[in-house]
Amino acid sequence: MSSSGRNAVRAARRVVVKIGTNALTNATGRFNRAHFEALGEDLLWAAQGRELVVVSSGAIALGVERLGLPARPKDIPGKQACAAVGQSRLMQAYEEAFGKADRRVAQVLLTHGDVQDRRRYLNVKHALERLIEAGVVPVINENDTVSVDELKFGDNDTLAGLVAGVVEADVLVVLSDVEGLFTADPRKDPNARLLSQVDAVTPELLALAGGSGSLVGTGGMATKIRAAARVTELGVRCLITSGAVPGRLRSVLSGEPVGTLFETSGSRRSARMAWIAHALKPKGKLIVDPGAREAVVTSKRSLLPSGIRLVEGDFGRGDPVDLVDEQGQVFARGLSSYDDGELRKIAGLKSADIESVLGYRYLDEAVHRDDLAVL
Ligand SMILES: Nc1ncnc2c1ncn2[C@@H]1O[C@H](COP(=O)(O)OP(=O)(O)O)[C@@H](O)[C@H]1O
Ligand SMILES: N[C@@H](CCC(=O)OP(=O)(O)O)C(=O)O
Repeated sequence: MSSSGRNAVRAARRVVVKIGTNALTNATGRFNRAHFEALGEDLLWAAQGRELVVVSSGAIALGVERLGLPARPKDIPGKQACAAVGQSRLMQAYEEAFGKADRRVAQVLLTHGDVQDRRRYLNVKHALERLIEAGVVPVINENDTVSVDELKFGDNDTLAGLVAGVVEADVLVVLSDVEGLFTADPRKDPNARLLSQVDAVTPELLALAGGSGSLVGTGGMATKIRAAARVTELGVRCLITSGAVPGRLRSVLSGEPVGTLFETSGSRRSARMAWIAHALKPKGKLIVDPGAREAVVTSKRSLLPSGIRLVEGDFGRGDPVDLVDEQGQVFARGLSSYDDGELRKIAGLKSADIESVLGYRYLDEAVHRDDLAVL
């Protein structure tokens, strides 16, 4: 195992720590105060000499407890109500933990809509940068009370991955209730083995990951691995480890070989390409022929209307669309140069024919290379 990655983690200046519901609650889903105190000490330690951003789950679980409900509600308004009640308790806990060393925290609640539009994405970035500059620890969560369905990130692993990209962190630490990524779900398989380092996220690796083994967690290991895959592409190392063991965060940030380290990948995406690939939710699909797939994936070319077989969805110019091959596999995401109605008319045609069919022409490309991220 290479130690360079661990050394880089030890040297990290800007760190995003994601704290899952499982790391904050006990087996019955109640807030574990004694445990949180230990975690708070670890976070304070981590914030010394580093720029720290926290992405914290727990609002719904704390709301369930505060409202005295027997279980986590399954309906959306029930979850929204719990999140509203629990979020203020959650912040109170962080205020107290960081207040011990007179450190300031700031509540930042995001919805997916806040990063869908490039201008709003940059607004989020600028606000976070200013907070960090001022020595404040942003404590970020999804705005569960107002975000439903298509507005949702859905789980905080995805949100934390996005935040790590937005603030250009050196490391993303994901604190859960397991020591890291195992060869199988350790709750179910006693022979499961911890993987200390992952150099590339392959489909086989994703297959190791099950959903959440608990009643309170949301994404399980799969969303954590996907988040790791996304951030490592951006040059951000990712570590998954247990938040249930006091001192784990310190060990990780001291470069000790605990948890699972996801190493950065060789090729890096630009911030804009990462935004296209990961921050956007597609509004439509362009099903393309094998030649067009080859041109986009292998030759790194634009998608021309001639390669489009079928257009699905309702989207405008500049909206995100998925590029899908004839087997149904999504292989790229980009911003469409035309709306769906226009693309339906020019699909399969040569660029030279666009003007005679539409009566005008914006670009020769349906999705320009500069607006296209291969996944
Ligand atoms: N291959 C695996 N390695 C480790 N944990 C796994 C794996 N597959 C599934 N899991 C489950 O993922 C859970 C952690 O995810 P989750 O419950 O969403 O927690 P969190 O609240 O920290 O996000 C673990 O408790 C474990 O049961
Ligand atoms: N935003 C939600 C948590 C969503 C989530 O992903 O939870 P988890 O899998 O515990 O990190 C909350 O605060 O309850």
